[in-house]
Amino acid sequence: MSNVEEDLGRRTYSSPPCYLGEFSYEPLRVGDPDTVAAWRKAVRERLLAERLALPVEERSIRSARIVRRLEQEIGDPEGKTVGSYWPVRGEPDLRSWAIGIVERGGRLALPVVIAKGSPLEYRLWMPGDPLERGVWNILVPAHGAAVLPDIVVAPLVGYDPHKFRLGYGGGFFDRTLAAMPSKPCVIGIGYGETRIPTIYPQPHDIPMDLLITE
Ligand SMILES: Nc1nc2c(c(=O)[nH]1)N(C=O)[C@@H](CNc1ccc(C(=O)N[C@@H](CCC(=O)O)C(=O)O)cc1)CN2
Ligand SMILES: Nc1ncnc2c1ncn2[C@@H]1O[C@H](COP(=O)(O)OP(=O)(O)OP(=O)(O)O)[C@@H](O)[C@H]1O
Repeated sequence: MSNVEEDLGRRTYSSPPCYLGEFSYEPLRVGDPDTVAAWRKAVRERLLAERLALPVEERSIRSARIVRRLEQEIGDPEGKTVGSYWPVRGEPDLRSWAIGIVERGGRLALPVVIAKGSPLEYRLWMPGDPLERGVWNILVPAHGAAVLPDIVVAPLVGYDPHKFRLGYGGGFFDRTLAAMPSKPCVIGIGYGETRIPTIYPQPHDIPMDLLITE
């Protein structure tokens, strides 16, 4: 609890010397986008360092658990277009599951950064199709057709109890969802301990429909 929160808490039990305690101070604290951006940058760095400190075997055990939960949630992928991701920086590795979607009659798409400040493009991809290195050396389909996924599986750096997602700070997922003509089902994927009390949601932040951790 911060000093401000403690102060306000105490004032509800004794006669307040002024009515400050009756103001909602939360919007004041989070209203400044620069303050929120600086706070997010620091939290991202901490969460990413903790994630990379997890042993590789531990990450793969957790990825397998996440895959089991995804199977339960998504079920039969036939006829569905699923946007997944090529893992980087210790993200849960869902590649075998994603390839299974194609084998079971669904379509798999991967995100491509077209330009900073622009929405992502989801391109169809099947095993064997050429991949090339995009932003941050992430592998992306070299040629696949651009599609609108029915389900977007989005890796996260952190999340809060209201299903808001903290990513790498490019604003790509929020921009992509905002630009889509119809909103897909968005499933956030991450490790349990990256939960934080709030990301201090801003007007552009779009909550996820479902959150899956190990
Ligand atoms: N595996 C995977 N692929 C993915 C994503 C992802 O989260 N995971 N993305 C999900 O969006 C997109 C890539 N996201 C990116 C987000 C930020 C930056 C970036 O350059 N960040 C700046 C900091 C930005 C800032 O703080 O202003 C940097 O690191 O210097 C690059 C790619 C598409 N592909
Ligand atoms: N729909 C949008 N339109 C314009 N700017 C946006 C939009 N969504 C996000 N942004 C901007 O992008 C920047 C980064 O946003 P944010 O901190 O939410 O990124 P993130 O969700 O962590 O990143 P990513 O989705 O790339 O992993 C912010 O400056 C924000 O204003």
